[in-house]
Amino acid sequence: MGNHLRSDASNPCWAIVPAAGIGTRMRSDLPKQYLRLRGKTLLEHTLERLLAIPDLAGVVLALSPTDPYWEQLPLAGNVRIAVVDGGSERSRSVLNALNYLTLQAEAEDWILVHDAARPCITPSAIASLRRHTANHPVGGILGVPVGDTLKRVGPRNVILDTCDRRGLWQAQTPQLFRYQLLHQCLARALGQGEVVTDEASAMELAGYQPLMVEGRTDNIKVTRPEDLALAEAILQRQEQH
Ligand SMILES: Nc1ccn([C@@H]2O[C@H](COP(=O)(O)OP(=O)(O)OP(=O)(O)O)[C@@H](O)[C@H]2O)c(=O)n1
Ligand SMILES: C[C@](O)(CO)[C@H](O)COP(=O)(O)O
Repeated sequence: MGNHLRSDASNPCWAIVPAAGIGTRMRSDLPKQYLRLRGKTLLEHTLERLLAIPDLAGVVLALSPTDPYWEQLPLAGNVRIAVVDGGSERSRSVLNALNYLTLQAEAEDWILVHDAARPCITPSAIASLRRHTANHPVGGILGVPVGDTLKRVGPRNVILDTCDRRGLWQAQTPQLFRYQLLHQCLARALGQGEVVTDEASAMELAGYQPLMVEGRTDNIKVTRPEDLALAEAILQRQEQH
């Protein structure tokens, strides 16, 4: 597996899918990426949408080294998907995938990192991110402006103050950056012991200013039990259009 991940296209796009989490907040017996909606696992929904990207060079999937579920899925036989070991944190799973691509990706190839837990991503949103970043010197991410009033909460759930939400956005994935720059910035941030919850923050720590591209609020990250019914409704509506 993995030796099919060659690409002859100029600056193609590789997808990295961090899928090595255990889904603590989901409180499920199964890691949430293997929960089924509309007859497929979240992971399958996500992978199918990424595999449909026209100039996709391949997918690098980061799984728990002890993941017993992946091999049971039909997609496990897909030669465009290479599997690497995930790490202790999402960022380390992504770094492992970037390390794997050292011999496959060119410096200027695009890397699109997308959470397995975001199965509702649409081709049009992916295309919008790619269109807006095509000539951007750094790259960018999908996100949405914060829609709720934000509170800072202290001990005993006492509200300390209200945050000025002007200019605040919720970051999503996909996050799209050039291979060499992302690899360097993420490796440096983790090497310096920084807490990195998304790829853009590693770029920011290095002094770069990624682009924020407005996406959709229905590109949800399935995190808690109540997210499942919402994701199912979104997927159903997408099937009908
Ligand atoms: N060590 C980790 C932790 C998370 N992820 C992946 O990163 C994505 C976003 O992370 P999150 O929603 O936090 O998933 P979990 O870490 O599984 O959830 P929790 O924090 O509730 O345990 C998920 O697709 C998850 O599988 C990963 O690849 N490696
Ligand atoms: C990458 C991400 O989806 C952007 O919002 C988010 O940071 C992942 O968060 P988590 O802490 O791994 O759930």
